[in-house]
Amino acid sequence: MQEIIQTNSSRHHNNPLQVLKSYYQLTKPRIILLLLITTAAGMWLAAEGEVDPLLLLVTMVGGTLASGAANTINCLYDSDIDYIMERTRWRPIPSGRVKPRDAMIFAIALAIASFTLLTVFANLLAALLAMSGIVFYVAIYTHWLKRHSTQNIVIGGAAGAIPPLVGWAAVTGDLSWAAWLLFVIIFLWTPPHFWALAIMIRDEYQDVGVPMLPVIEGDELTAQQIWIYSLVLIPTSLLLVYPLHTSGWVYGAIALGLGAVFLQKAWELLQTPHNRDVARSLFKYSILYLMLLCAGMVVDSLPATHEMTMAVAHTWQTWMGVNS
Ligand code: HEM
Ligand SMILES: CC(C)=CCC/C(C)=C/CC/C(C)=C/COP(=O)(O)OP(=O)(O)O
Repeated sequence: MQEIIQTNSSRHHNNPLQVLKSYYQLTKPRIILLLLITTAAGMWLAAEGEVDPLLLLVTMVGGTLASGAANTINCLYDSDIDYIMERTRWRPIPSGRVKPRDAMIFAIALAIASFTLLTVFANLLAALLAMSGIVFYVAIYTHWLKRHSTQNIVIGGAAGAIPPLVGWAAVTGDLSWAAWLLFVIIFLWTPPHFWALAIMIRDEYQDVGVPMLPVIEGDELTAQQIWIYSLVLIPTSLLLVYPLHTSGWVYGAIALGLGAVFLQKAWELLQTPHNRDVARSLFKYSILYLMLLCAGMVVDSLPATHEMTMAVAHTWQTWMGVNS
C-alpha cells in the first residue's frame, strides 16, 4: 500500500503548486483559523475594543507560524498512526508527499520566524507564550499523553488554550485575570469538542491503540464527562461579565444563547451516547460556538457597542423616570 501511494504521489513531486499545497496541509490550516479567532478575541478585550491594525496583523501572522510549526511537528510525530487511520492516511507525510526531514526543517523555520516576528514587533512575552504553545502541544500532548492516558486531551488541551494569552500579551505586555479566564474557557471547551468527535471515530482510535476516553471507558462515561464539562463551561463563560466586568450584556446575551444550545446538544448526547449523528452535531456546533462566542466578545468590546448600550440605558432610565 505504502508503495502504491509513494508511486502515485511521486508524480506530483515536481509540481511546485502540489509541493506548496502539501506544506500548507502540514500546518492543519482550518484548525489555525479558529486558534486565530481566539487570539483576536484576546486582543480586542485587552485593547478595550481598539486594536492597532499593525499589531493585529503581526500577531495573526506570528500565531499562524507558531501553530503551523506545532501542527507540522505533530504530523511528523504521528505519521505512523496517521498512515493507518482512514481519516489521516492522505496527510502529506504518511502519503509520502513530504519527507520527514523536510517537514522538520519547515517546522523549525516557521517557529524561528514566529519567535522573531513576535519579539520584534509585539513583545517577548507574546513570543515566549507562542513558543510554550508549541512545546506543550508537542512534548506534553503529542509525545507524552496522547498515546498513554485517557486524560490526554484534558491536560494536552491546555496548549490550544494558549493563543488568547498570546493575543492579550501582544497588546498589554502582561496577563490579567480576564486573559486567564479566556484560557480556562477554551480549556473547558476542549473536552466536549474533542470527545464528541472521538465518539464518532472511536473505532479508528481503537485500531491504532490511542487510548481516547470512549475507547477505554465507553460512550456512556464519555457523554457524562462531556455533560459535566459543558455544565461548567457555560457559567464560566459568563464570568467575563460578572464579576470581571470585562464584557457587557451584549456578550452576556450571546454567551447565554450559544450556551443554551451547547447544553441542549450535550444533554441529547447524554441521553443517546451511542448516536454518532448526535455526537457529530455537537462536534460541529462546538466549533461554531467558539467562533461566535469570540465574535461576541469582539462586538461587545467595540466603542460603537458601548455607545449604543449607554444610549439604551439612558433611554430606559428616562422612560422609567417618566413613568414613576
Ligand atoms: C487537545 C485538544 C484538541 C484535540 C485533540 C482536537 C482534535 C481534533 C480533531 C482530531 C479534529 C478532526 C481533524 C481532522 O479531521 O483532520 C479536530 C477538528 C477541529 N478542531 Fe480540534 N482538537 C483540539 C483542540 C482544538 C482547539 C483548541 C481548536 C481551536 C481553538 C480546535 C479547532 C478545530 C477545528 C476548527 C476543527 C475542524 C477542522 C476542519 O474543519 O477540518 N481544536 N480537532
Ligand atoms: C500558541 C500555539 C502555537 C498553540 C498551538 C496549539 C495547537 C496547535 C493546538 C492544536 C490542538 C489540536 C488540533 C489537536 C489535535 O491533535 P491530534 O494529534 O489529536 O489530531 P489528529 O488526530 O487529527 O492528528
